[in-house]
Amino acid sequence: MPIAGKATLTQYIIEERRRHPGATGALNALITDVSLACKAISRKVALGALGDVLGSASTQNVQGEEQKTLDVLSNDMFLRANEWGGHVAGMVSEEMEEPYLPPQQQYPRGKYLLLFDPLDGSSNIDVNVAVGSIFSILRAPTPEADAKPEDFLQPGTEQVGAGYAIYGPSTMLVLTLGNGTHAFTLDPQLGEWVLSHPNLSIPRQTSEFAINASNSRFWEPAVKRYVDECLAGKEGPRGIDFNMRWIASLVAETHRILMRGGVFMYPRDSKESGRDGRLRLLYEANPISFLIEQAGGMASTGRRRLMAVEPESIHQRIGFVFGSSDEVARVEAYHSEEPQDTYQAPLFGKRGLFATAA
Ligand SMILES: O=P(O)(O)OC[C@H]1O[C@](O)(COP(=O)(O)O)[C@@H](O)[C@@H]1O
Ligand SMILES: [Mg+2]
Ligand SMILES: [Mg+2]
Repeated sequence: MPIAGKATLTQYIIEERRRHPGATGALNALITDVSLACKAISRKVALGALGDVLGSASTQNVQGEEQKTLDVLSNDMFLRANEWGGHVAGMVSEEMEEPYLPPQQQYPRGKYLLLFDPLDGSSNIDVNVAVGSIFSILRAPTPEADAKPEDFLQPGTEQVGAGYAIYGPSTMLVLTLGNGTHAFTLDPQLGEWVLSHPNLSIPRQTSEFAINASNSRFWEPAVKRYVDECLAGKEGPRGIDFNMRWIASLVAETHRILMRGGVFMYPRDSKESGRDGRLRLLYEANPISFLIEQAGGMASTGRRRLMAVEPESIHQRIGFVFGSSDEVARVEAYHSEEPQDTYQAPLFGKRGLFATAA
């Protein structure tokens, strides 16, 4: 029975499957498993201090970042919810150095690869700001066999599905299977995801941008030019006033842009040696790009389509600019106008390994 005339997630994915007569139902089952993990994480996040889950786990992930207790718990929930169904040939997580292969004796191998950031924006957990989980689904090159690390190195254009859950005032799941971007709100009483925002559409134009301005001294000239012009407002070359937001939670920023437009930038910069951006290509930038493009927006490295990038390693980072298409195109245009040699690769930058005293 539809709830208040709206479809549930289960009904939506069954309808989607009808469009693919050869489909076995494995993708639907995988999405159900992912959405179960998200429900479980949502319960933990909602309990906050009462759930004894805040604070640090006193460990570091592969990227040298401090792991929060909830990072570790959420990772475990994703692994447990998605291994038993037998729909994955392997998983990649922000919190694990190597791909995870479910124990062979217990669980069969499936035909999909699941890549995820189990808890995004974790610096916000202790201050009770919206956090989320992000996931990307690829086809396993060798179905029903152990996934190899290189199997995960597919460009974003190969994704069959992507989405995120946001744990905010309400819990929502935002999903694309390549046929539009749709948002489902969790009815906590029924435990059902209800299709509350079908066919999201990002306006082409916006006057709202999001960037961590504390990094401005490390930006490339094109990014600096773009932001300076926004800040100049009505009196500047753009002739309009801009608003600015920075939540420091990629999922929350994406959600705002899907709901009302805007542009988000975490560009390549020269802040840290050997780091080509802050966000991770395979389980942050690619799935968000798929959702944004399916909602009519643009997602870019700052220079070119992000989903066309051929990945080199599973935890690779990348510059990321996405949102309302007119603004993203403008950032790309500013980069293309720059002489090629203006970018100081982090290795040789002011704070880089081989920095020279100026
Ligand atoms: O600390 P900064 O520079 O504001 O960066 C914030 C960014 O880092 C992230 O928190 C990275 O994600 P994780 O919390 O999963 O490591 C993004 O959600 C957010 O956009
Ligand atoms: Mg993240
Ligand atoms: Mg994370």
